[in-house]
Amino acid sequence: MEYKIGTGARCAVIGYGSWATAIVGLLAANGQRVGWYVRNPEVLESLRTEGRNPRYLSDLEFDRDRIAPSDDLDGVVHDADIVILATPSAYLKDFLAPLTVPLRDKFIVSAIKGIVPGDYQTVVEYIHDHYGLSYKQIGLFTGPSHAEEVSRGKLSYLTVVCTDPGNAQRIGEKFAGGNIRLSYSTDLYGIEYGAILKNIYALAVGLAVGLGYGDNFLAVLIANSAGEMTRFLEESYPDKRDTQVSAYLGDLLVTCYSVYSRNRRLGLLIGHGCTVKSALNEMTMVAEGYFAADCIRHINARHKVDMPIAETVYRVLYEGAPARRSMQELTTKLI
Ligand SMILES: NC(=O)C1=CN([C@@H]2O[C@H](COP(=O)(O)OP(=O)(O)OC[C@H]3O[C@@H](n4cnc5c(N)ncnc54)[C@H](OP(=O)(O)O)[C@@H]3O)[C@@H](O)[C@H]2O)C=CC1
Ligand SMILES: O=C(CO)COP(=O)(O)O
Repeated sequence: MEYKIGTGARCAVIGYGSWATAIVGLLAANGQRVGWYVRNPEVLESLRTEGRNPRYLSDLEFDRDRIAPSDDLDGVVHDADIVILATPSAYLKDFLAPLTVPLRDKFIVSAIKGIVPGDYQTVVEYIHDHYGLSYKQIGLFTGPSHAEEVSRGKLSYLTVVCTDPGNAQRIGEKFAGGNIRLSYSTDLYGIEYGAILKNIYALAVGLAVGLGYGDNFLAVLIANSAGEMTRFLEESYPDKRDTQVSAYLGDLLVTCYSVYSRNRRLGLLIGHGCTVKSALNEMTMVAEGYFAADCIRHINARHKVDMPIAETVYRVLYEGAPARRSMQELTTKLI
């Protein structure tokens, strides 16, 4: 089914973590009134009375006339044309469980960088299969984009991905302005999987830093990660794509070196000697790479791509392989 987003399309955001909050900030700054599904009563109350999310990016103050926070998922979705999903992938099904309003006349944008656990599907694949939506009415909002920087107005280049470039432009217009620059792509498969894989590689980098490896080795690890990502995309879904651009390589780089990266931090804690369980307990935000390491291994059983870095992360996280020895073994497989 063809789907054309209209000029006056209304947006709604599902989720109230840091990325959802930053996204609402961008949309609201562009003068739009944004529907916002917030199921946490404390967050909802604070948004309504003070215009702030007390749990995530609490410095960001919203113009209350431009946000419509609500715990009525059906109402929020009903009133929107573009529904932006911004929950961690692990909780997406849980967030969408109360939905009874059909999605067939909506355009869904995933801002999520993860796989739906249990289903072993990306968010795009999951929405397509479970809600019967055409790939023509599903898009991505992605790129190197730590919420902390986006919300503080730091220059950021983001990418909108849709099979129809006209729809991508319409979505992009909602975010453009200020310090946001936009790129466009039609590579739904490659950009979504690339964003999932980079979380696993950032975890590997965190591990290496925690174990005491230096910048020379980190450069090798990241270069090999970029190669592994490209290999996975080319072998699992060949297409004409340039994985050197920001939505693939840029996102890998920022997640590997940024102090804001949750995936890098999880790896760092384990590299410093925490058990996986205690490192996960220590995290105050979600590291998607933890779930992705298991899901990608499952998916790659089909494709059989050589992925030594993702495999190392999997063994450390899920099989109790010692981090130091695993990283040492990995060093013999890199070029
Ligand atoms: N943060 C960023 O810079 C960016 C994030 N993304 C992607 O956006 C998605 C959302 O991430 P982000 O906003 O950062 O996540 P956060 O860690 O900031 O927020 C987590 C959200 O998930 C909820 N949550 C946490 N644990 C549970 C649980 N056990 N059950 C149900 N809900 C839970 C939290 O609710 P509560 O507070 O009530 O626990 C909160 O709403 C991810 O896919 C991420 O990769 C993409 C680009 C940038
Ligand atoms: O996707 C991100 C930056 O582009 C966020 O990465 P982390 O989840 O590791 O913080």
